[in-house]
Amino acid sequence: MAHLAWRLAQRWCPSSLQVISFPVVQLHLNRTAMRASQKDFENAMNQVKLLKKDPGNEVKLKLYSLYKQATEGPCNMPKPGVFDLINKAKWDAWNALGSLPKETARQNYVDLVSSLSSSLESSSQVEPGTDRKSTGYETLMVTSEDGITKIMLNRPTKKNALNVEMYHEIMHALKAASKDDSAITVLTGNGDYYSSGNDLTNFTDIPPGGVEEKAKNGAILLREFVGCFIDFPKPLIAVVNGPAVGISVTLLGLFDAVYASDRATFHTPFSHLGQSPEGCSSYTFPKIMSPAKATEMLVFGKKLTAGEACAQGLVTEVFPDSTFQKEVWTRLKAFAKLPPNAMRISKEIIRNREKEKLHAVNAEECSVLQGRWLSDECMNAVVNFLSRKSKL
Ligand SMILES: CCCCCCCCCCC/C=C/C(=O)SCCNC(=O)CCNC(=O)[C@H](O)C(C)(C)COP(=O)(O)OP(=O)(O)OC[C@H]1O[C@@H](n2cnc3c(N)ncnc32)[C@H](O)[C@@H]1OP(=O)(O)O
Repeated sequence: MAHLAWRLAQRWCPSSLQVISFPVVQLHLNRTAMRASQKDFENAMNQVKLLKKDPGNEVKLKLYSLYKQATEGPCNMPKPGVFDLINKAKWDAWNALGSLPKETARQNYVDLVSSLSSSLESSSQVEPGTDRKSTGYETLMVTSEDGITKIMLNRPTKKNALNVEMYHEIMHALKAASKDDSAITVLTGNGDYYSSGNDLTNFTDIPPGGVEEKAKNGAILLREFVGCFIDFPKPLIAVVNGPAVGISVTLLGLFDAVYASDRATFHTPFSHLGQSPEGCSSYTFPKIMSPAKATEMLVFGKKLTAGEACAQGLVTEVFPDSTFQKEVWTRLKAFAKLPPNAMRISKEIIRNREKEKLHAVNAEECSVLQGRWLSDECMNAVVNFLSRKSKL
């Protein structure tokens, strides 16, 4: 399935362009004259359609705004409403160009396309093999060996952000792992991040029922998703290979052990995003680290290093990044040789008396969050990220 951002970008591309074939090299020659002709401009528009790789939202907004400025001049559209996320991001980008002359916008557009044509054709953003589908999953790599089922988040170019498909696939993989013959289950990330949390583009695909329906469905999905972690019957281990954000952090309170690279950080910027805690963290974090420390993380968005998270009890042990994988997997393979039924029963006795409480907490958190998703605070934060005005 094509990624949403790319689909959005295609919507942003001007639709009435003529297709004129024009070699890239000629664009480079024309750039030296520093005055793009109408023909250069049309060829650049055509070149955009031929790009093989998604250039990213920021670039796509830039292309859109320069195109509009070059063809229509300064922004002349009424400002879209705050819930109209896509049009608002486009409006912001165009409006930001102010009174830039049409000719300059045209030149900038041609230059930008020219630079994209050369950089995106020659460099691959994806590490070799990282897009490999191991078991029919689009967003995960799931393997089972040595008594360990490993569920690896596999959107490294998006810092393993959780899109809706990934939420569903993780639930599916957990259900399968709970029934397979492995002794333990591991969640980890591919690439430099463990996970950047909820994919903020999840907020953009508004159904006919509007944002209220979207928020309601989001809350149902989240409740079911977190429920799978609460009910998971075997030892569940997080191998936190790099920075973790949002829901990928809060869920750690439901894991049985958390091993982290010293490169990992733990960040829950819910207030910054106009949101509120989930993953049962409003209950597990105060118990794990004290109410005040939990408040620093969940309310004030304090980012912890791996060492700090270990000192607070959220992380079980920290390893130097250089030996992280080797040390952790040696240890996990030894754990996986222990009698599986004994491990399962011991987990049950540690966790079961809390289960009902955790499900109740989960339901309450999802209901509160459903309301937050409809707030201006949340909408503005999402728009700011999508239009690249802010990052964590
Ligand atoms: C009503 C709707 C309901 C929907 C369904 C909801 C389901 C349950 C929701 C559960 C609630 C969860 C809450 C959270 O998890 S809150 C945390 C959300 N995460 C963030 O705010 C992180 C945002 N990302 C960043 O700030 C930075 O990307 C980051 C610091 C993580 C990395 O910065 P860096 O400069 O190193 O890298 P880039 O920004 O260039 O990132 C590379 C590409 O990856 C894309 N990316 C990264 N993270 C996300 C993300 N969380 N959402 C969407 N996209 C993400 C980034 O855009 C880059 O993409 P491009 O190359 O295309 O530009």
